[in-house]
Amino acid sequence: MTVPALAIFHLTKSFDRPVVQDLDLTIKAGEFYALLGPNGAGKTTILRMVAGLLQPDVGDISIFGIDARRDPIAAKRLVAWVSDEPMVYDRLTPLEYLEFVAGLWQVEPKKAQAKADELIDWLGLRPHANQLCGGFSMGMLQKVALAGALVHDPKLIILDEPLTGLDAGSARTVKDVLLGKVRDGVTVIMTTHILEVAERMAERIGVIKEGRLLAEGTLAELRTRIGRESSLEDIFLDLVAQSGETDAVAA
Ligand SMILES: Nc1ncnc2c1ncn2[C@@H]1O[C@H](COP(=O)(O)OP(=O)(O)OP(=O)(O)O)[C@@H](O)[C@H]1O
Repeated sequence: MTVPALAIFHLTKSFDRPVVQDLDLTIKAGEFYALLGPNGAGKTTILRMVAGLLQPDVGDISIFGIDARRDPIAAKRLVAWVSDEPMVYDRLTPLEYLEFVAGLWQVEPKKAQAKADELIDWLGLRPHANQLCGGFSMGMLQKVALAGALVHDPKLIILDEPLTGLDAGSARTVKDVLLGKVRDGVTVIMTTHILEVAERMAERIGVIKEGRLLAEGTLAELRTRIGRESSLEDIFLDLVAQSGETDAVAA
C-alpha cells in the first residue's frame, strides 16, 4: 500500500473546551480533499496542528510516513501552509519575498529564481512583481502568500479558506493553480465555506462538527449516505442538523 499524504490518529485538542476530539483522518497522496464544517467546528485548529503550528494534546500526525511530532522539520519540508490571513512583508516586492522565503527553505538560488518566475506568472502577479507588497489589496496579498507557500515545491498543500476575498478572476487563477498541482501529483487539503467549490474541485470531502468527523467520502458516497440525490449544500446541512439531533437525543 502506498504511504498516505496525511494520516491522523486520535488527534485531540482543547482550549477552554474540547475543540478537536479523538479525530482519525487519512488522506491519500495526490488527492484533493475539502474539509467542511460550520463556524467553530475545529477545521483551522486541525490544520494548524498538521502544519506544526500548534501542539496537539494527544494524537499522532504522519505526513508521507514521517512522524510530524517526532521529526517536525522533516515533516514541514513537505508541507505548505496557506493561512486565511496572508502574512507578507510590506517592504518587499513579490519577487524579493519569494527570494526570501526560498532562502529560508535553502532552495538553490537558480532553482528558486526559476520557481519564483513561474509562480509570479501562474498567479498573474507579473505587472506587480517589482512593486512593494505594502500597497497591495487583500487578494493580491493572498496570491503572494500562496506563491511563497509553493516556492519549495511542497508535496502537501494545506489551505485555510484560500478563496475568501478573491475576485472571480483571482479565484479562478488560484483554483487553476491548485488543480494543476493535483494533476502534478501534489496533495491538496482545503477548508472552504464555498460548498460549490468543494463540490466541483474536491475528490473527497470531510464534514467536521465539534472537532469530530461526521462523514467523509466522494460526493456520490455522501449522497448515498443521505439517501437521495442532493446538492452538497443539502447534504452538508442535513449532516450537521442530523448530528445536532443525535447530540440532543444522547444528552
Ligand atoms: N488559540 C485559541 N485559543 C482559544 N480558543 C481557540 C483558539 N483557536 C481556536 N479556538 C477556538 O476553537 C474553536 C474552533 O476554532 P477553529 O478556528 O478551529 O474553527 P473553524 O472550524 O476553523 O471555524 P471557522 O469556519 O469559523 O473558521 C472556536 O471555538 C475557537 O474560538
